[in-house]
Amino acid sequence: MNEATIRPPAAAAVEVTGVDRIFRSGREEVQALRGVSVTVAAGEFVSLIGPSGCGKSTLMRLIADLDAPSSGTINVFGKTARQARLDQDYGIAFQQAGLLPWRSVRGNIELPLLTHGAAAAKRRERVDELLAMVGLSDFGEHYPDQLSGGMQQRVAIARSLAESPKLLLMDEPFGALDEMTRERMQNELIRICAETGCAVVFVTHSIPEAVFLSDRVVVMSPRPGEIRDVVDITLGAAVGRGAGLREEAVFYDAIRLVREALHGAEPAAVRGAETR
Ligand SMILES: Nc1ncnc2c1ncn2[C@@H]1O[C@H](COP(=O)(O)OP(=O)(O)OP(=O)(O)O)[C@@H](O)[C@H]1O
Repeated sequence: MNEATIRPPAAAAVEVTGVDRIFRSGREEVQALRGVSVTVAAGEFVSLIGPSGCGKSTLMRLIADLDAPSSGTINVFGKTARQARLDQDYGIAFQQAGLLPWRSVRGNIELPLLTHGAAAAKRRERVDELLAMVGLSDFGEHYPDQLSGGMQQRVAIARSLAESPKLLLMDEPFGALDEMTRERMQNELIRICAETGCAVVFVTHSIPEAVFLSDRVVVMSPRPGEIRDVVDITLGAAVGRGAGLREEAVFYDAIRLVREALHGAEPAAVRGAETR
């Protein structure tokens, strides 16, 4: 083989290997995660689902370098989690919107663009685009405390998308939204991912939401959180990922697979689902 044709494989967006996280306070110990390994390929959409307290947010915080594992390693695009955070390699939209109260909606959304030195005209144009996308065009000059929880969440989502990142870390980003807005945002997210090829790690409590959005759904066990199953969401060539998917039989089949995995019905191999 010609040397020029040998290329190293593209780094995975996220690579979590053998991660434990034990919280200690005094003599109390809480093992939140045990032996978690999961890889998210570049451009792949992976959801984490599992019972309350199983460690989904803990895992997200570790990937975002907001916390450190007790053991195991985490790489983001082949870098340490810390380096990836310093390089701002991803957008984050977490449960709490985390907006800066002293900046307007516009000022919050443009923050990542500002840190990367985008010119004023370019920032204005991009923020207008993002405001329209999340349905907040009339609220650019408002301040976070003048908005509802759902609206604040949409501002946080717009901010996470500002730089069209190659990776989005989203922890229940749509939890506070009404059903109609939630579906619209899901459709938008699918469109954005298709357009930009970004990978997403997405925490949700909703099985239909996980199935609608994901290439794979990682099912976690109750605490200590372990990976119980990984369900491939294969839709078949005839069915595209888009708003119409919610009406398709394959959508309901996939929901059943994830539900069974969550409740531990039958061995994964029987259902053709992947177990890691
Ligand atoms: N800083 C901390 N100190 C001590 N225990 C913690 C800390 N953070 C999380 N935990 C514990 O770790 C476990 C996992 O919490 P985590 O928030 O990751 O769960 P989750 O799956 O995201 O839950 P939910 O679905 O309810 O949001 C819980 O038992 C929680 O109490």
